Amino acid sequence: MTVVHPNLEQTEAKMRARSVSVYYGDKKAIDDVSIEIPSEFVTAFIGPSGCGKSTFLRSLNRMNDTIPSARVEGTIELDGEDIYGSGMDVVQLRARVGMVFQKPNPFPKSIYENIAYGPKIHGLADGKDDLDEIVERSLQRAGLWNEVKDRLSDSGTALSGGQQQRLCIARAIAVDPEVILMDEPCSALDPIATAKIEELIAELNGRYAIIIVTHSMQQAARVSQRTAFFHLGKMVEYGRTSDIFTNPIEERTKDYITGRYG
Ligand SMILES: Nc1ncnc2c1ncn2[C@@H]1O[C@H](COP(=O)(O)OP(=O)(O)OP(=O)(O)O)[C@@H](O)[C@H]1O
Repeated sequence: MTVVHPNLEQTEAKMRARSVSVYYGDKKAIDDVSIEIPSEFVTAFIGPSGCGKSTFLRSLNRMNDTIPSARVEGTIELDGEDIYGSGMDVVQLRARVGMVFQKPNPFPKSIYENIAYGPKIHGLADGKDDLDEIVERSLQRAGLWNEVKDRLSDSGTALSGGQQQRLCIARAIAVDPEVILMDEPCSALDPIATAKIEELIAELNGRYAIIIVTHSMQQAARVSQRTAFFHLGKMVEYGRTSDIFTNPIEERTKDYITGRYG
């Protein structure tokens, strides 16, 4: 059972997981996790290595479908709709619930094409001018426009690591997502690039529901308003970030945030 902090105010849930377990073959990596993800906050998933944070994150946009041995039990809803239901179009789902990975992974295409690709395949642009506007707006929102506006035809892979990660965030934004999942988005970045991504998360907060997996408790404390602590496949404790870090209820959470393991 997850301990949910009693003073957590009710907010509108963008996503809702109920009794979710995830298996790789016979191995249970996530055990009976239930959580409501609010629409207007950043939620951080923290916990020691191997506790299942990434596995659970990937179940929220069916990224685990790409792993043959992976199996999800329980229900996960987006705006009340079962994302594992037969009516769910997975391509649409992954546009609505975008993802940013640990290692920036721009397409080996131009900066422009990296952003334009999604809106094109999803039919979101009404002609070239509209597409140009989406590209500019997405890069602006991702805080990258000024750095790349004169080199849109350069390859996305020629950018610095931090710029590539902002490009990947711009790419996720371009298809107008409702939720953005970030799996340790700063782990391959230096402190300055990390600070820029954290500033960007603060700017995007409120516009999208954001979930970030992070190994850094400082980062979770800086960027999130809600924190869930995972341990050995279970979600141990969930609450306001300030409460999780200053008034943890469970011993395992206390041990983790005081650095006793992890
Ligand atoms: N593709 C896979 N096939 C089999 N087992 C996997 C796979 N991916 C993850 N696991 C196992 O599932 C468990 C949870 O892994 P997961 O990567 O979700 O944890 P995590 O908390 O995100 O770890 P980290 O912080 O180190 O990234 C681990 O025991 C891991 O070995």
